[in-house]
Amino acid sequence: MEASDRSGSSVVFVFRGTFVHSTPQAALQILEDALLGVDTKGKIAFIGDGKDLQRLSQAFGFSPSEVTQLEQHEFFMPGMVDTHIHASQYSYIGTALDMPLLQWLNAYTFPVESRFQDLAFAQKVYAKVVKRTLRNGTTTACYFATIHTDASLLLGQIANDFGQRALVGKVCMDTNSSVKHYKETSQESEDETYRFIKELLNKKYPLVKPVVTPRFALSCTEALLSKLGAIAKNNNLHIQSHISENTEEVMLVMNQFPGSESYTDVYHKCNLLTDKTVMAHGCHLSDEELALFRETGASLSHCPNSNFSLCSGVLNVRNVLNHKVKCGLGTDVAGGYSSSMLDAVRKTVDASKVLTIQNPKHNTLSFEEVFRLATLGGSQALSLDDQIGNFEVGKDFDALRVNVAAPDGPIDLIQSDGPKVLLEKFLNLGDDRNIVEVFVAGRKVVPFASEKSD
Ligand SMILES: Nc1nc2[nH]cnc2c(=O)[nH]1
Ligand SMILES: [Zn+2]
Repeated sequence: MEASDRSGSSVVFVFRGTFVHSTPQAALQILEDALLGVDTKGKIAFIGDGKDLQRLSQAFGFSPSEVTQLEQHEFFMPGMVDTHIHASQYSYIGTALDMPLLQWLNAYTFPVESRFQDLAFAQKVYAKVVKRTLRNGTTTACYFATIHTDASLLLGQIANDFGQRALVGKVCMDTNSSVKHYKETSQESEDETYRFIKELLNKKYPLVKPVVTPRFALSCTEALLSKLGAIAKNNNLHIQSHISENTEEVMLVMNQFPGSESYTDVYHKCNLLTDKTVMAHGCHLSDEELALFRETGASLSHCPNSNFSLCSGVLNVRNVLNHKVKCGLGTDVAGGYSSSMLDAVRKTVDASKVLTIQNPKHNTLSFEEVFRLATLGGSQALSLDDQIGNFEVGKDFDALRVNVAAPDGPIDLIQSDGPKVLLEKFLNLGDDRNIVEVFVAGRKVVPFASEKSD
């Protein structure tokens, strides 16, 4: 355990108990009877051994009586990172899963998203999705909004108000033949992207940042994709989109962009693959395309609920990891019917087991590896791993206080299980009743401070 002396920054609270997290070297590291202190900036000031209480209390200027002791079946884990979620689609979550992707977009998604020019509707949906995901333990969310700039700004404001860390994208699309009124001209898309970025950055929200968001290659002309690549580059911004989700989409992309060697090449040519890019799905990427992801530093968001629900495909995450491509997990609401990252964890294991059923030589992902994907992996996928993802000194304290034996919770028959078993039970059986507190940048955001308007 490390305990670097950062005297000067005073410690505002200290917890003692079990901490579980991942490192690049270890999918699961368990720190029992650990002491973790958080400073005035919400950063982890120290993490050390409970036995060193006296020394740490002197070095960091806190009184041992102020330490909060976790209960027997409690532990802290890093907050979960949802690397791909459509906030606007929360309005119809849990429905409309009877079609493949492109038909689903035309029949359900575009008509609903077009309603977000109505700010009252946007306010209602966005407050619900931010609150629900926070309660479910999503401390960081990478959101798609819609093409509407003001509603997208509103999503940023709501995330800031509730204290969620978020990347927010105003969706760009200058091509849409099915729902004619739900698209922009290329000029509008460029101008409104500039306005969105400028106005969101001007708010100076500490945890909410803009992300350049071409919907996907089929919704954008090459000229728009190139413009967006340039905007991201000139302003050092994150980029998000979709790639290679289902085979019909891949075929149409190759028809629409005949000058490109692959779907990945379409984005690469437009400077959209950077080390701040996250692409959702990638179920049908070739090894050559994965090599291009690795070269550019772009990452993948694995969204297994959506991939099953829309019958899109099964991403081979093991192959992605073998190619050393950064990978996180996403709910992809509402293609995915659950807003919970715990569901994304379970479906990731299921998807890996499907591959093992098809090929017994497939090296199934372990629950520890999937735990890492949901936390540290997500932070890496969003290039935020210098700030969040695990309990390293100097990172922000984004954390879930989990009580596996929460009264009226979903988990029975817990006896003297060790922390590894408690984590496994929580990941497989737990829900928001087990997440008793959520911290983002050292601030307790769940339970909610007050019932804000929703
Ligand atoms: N799952 C999913 N895939 C997409 N590809 C383009 N748009 C979307 C979307 O909204 N959801
Ligand atoms: Zn999506």
